[in-house]
Amino acid sequence: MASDIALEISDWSVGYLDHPIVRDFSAVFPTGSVTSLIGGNGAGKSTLLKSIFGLNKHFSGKLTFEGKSVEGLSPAARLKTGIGIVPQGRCNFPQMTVHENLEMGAYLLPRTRASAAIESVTELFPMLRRKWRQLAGNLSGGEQQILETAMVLENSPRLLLLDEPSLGLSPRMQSEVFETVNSIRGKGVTVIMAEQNVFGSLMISDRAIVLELGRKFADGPARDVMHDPRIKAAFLGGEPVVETADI
Ligand SMILES: Nc1ncnc2c1ncn2[C@@H]1O[C@H](COP(=O)(O)OP(=O)(O)OP(=O)(O)O)[C@@H](O)[C@H]1O
Repeated sequence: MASDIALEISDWSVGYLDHPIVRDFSAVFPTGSVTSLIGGNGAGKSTLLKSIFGLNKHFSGKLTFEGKSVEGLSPAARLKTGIGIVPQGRCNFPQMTVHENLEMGAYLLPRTRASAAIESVTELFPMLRRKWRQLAGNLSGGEQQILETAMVLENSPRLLLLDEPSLGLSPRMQSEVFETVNSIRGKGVTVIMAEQNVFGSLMISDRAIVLELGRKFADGPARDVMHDPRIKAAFLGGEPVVETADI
């Protein structure tokens, strides 16, 4: 039976080497919710997302996914358990074709499910089919971001962590990414995303959490945070265009 709570983070302190970056962070994420993580450069957004997937150093605190403690699991085990992350930046296998990358993304799946998973993400992102035999390293930054997202979605994560999914994309492709996130949430997937397009991200989020210097500064319904004068002044100087996608 699906749990009402996808993720619970309690008294979480994480960072690198001997240095916690995010400190004493606690939050509960209901199943199917979309949360925007907002904060200035270096606020700790990526560090927090990576820590949920086990990619950096855990100092203290508890992480519970669908009622089970996961802070001791490896990233691969977290992926198998239903957590997926699309990190910031370009693709991992630039010398392989789009098709080969998609096969890599489905590596942990049984053979029978792998081809269905590849089929399903190419339906979601038709661009991948068009660039099927192209080397991933020759795709544009935005296309590589879409490829990376597709590779994670192949594993049908129930919790999806997105680090700057629209970074480097044209306004039209940004809209496509946000529309995709919206449709993913419609399938009951819980999403937590850090985004530089704060307006676009808040528009499709239920909730926003603002980080400042590694600590939670504000947490509330996206609509309220969007109208908070402090947040507006700091992050919403200009409102990016959100248009209907058609690529
Ligand atoms: N691998 C690392 N080793 C040591 N320190 C790191 C590492 N990665 C990030 N940091 C530090 O952690 C702090 C938070 O960085 P983080 O990338 O989490 O911020 P952010 O909010 O995602 O910023 P941005 O919006 O600029 O990506 C920064 O001071 C950064 O220098």
